[in-house]
Amino acid sequence: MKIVEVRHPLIQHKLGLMRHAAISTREFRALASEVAALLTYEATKDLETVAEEITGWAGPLQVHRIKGKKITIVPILRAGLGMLPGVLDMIPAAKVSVVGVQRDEDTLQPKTYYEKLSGRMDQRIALIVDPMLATAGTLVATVDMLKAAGCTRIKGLFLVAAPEGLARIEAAHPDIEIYTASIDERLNENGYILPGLGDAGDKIFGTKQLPPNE
Ligand SMILES: O=P(O)(O)OC[C@H]1O[C@H](OP(=O)(O)OP(=O)(O)O)[C@H](O)[C@@H]1O
Ligand SMILES: O=c1cc[nH]c(=O)[nH]1
Ligand SMILES: [Mg+2]
Repeated sequence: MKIVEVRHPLIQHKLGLMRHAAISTREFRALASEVAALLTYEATKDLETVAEEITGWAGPLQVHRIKGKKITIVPILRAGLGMLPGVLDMIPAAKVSVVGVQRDEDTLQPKTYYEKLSGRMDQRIALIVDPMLATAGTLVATVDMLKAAGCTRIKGLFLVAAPEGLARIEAAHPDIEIYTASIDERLNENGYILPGLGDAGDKIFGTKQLPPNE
């Protein structure tokens, strides 16, 4: 299975900023999008191009454009929405297939509650975006859904991935590709990634539950 930990200095720097406990919603959201753009750059490195003749300012010349399969971005609700702007900055013409999968906080089992895919999924490259790949229950459910719709070329972009989740997705769907800014150490007893980022959805949307009177 192709697993790429993208250790570019810009990505490492931005991810380091995201790990600060006291980061604001505004900063976290901006950085999630910026890292997503850089991961997109890496994940699309192998797209095929085709030559075409155009008329340039100084006469005819050959340029290259992306060939064949069109891209659909697949943000997993809700935290995946935090990466969507950065991916769209890189691929403004992409279609977007929104998927809702929620991890049960007690059982850690994924529950699918929404699915609105682009047309002709069999002809598209799917770029799944979600900040966290933890147990991989959410990712396995999403890939199952995309394959059921006919999609055969699937890549996943994550800010942070846990070794346990990578092993699980490799066992279930070895044909997909994973791009992540970091492969972290492990999961804790609650299924959170260590050192990780904490609850990425809460940080992107500012929904952290505070104790009374705080
Ligand atoms: O690999 P897993 O163990 O399945 O966990 C990862 C999932 O958990 C988080 O979402 P969550 O379900 O908390 O929803 P949210 O986006 O609304 O925060 C995260 O964004 C992933 O989707
Ligand atoms: O560490 C984790 C695991 C799942 N979801 C998160 O937001 N963070
Ligand atoms: Mg969450």
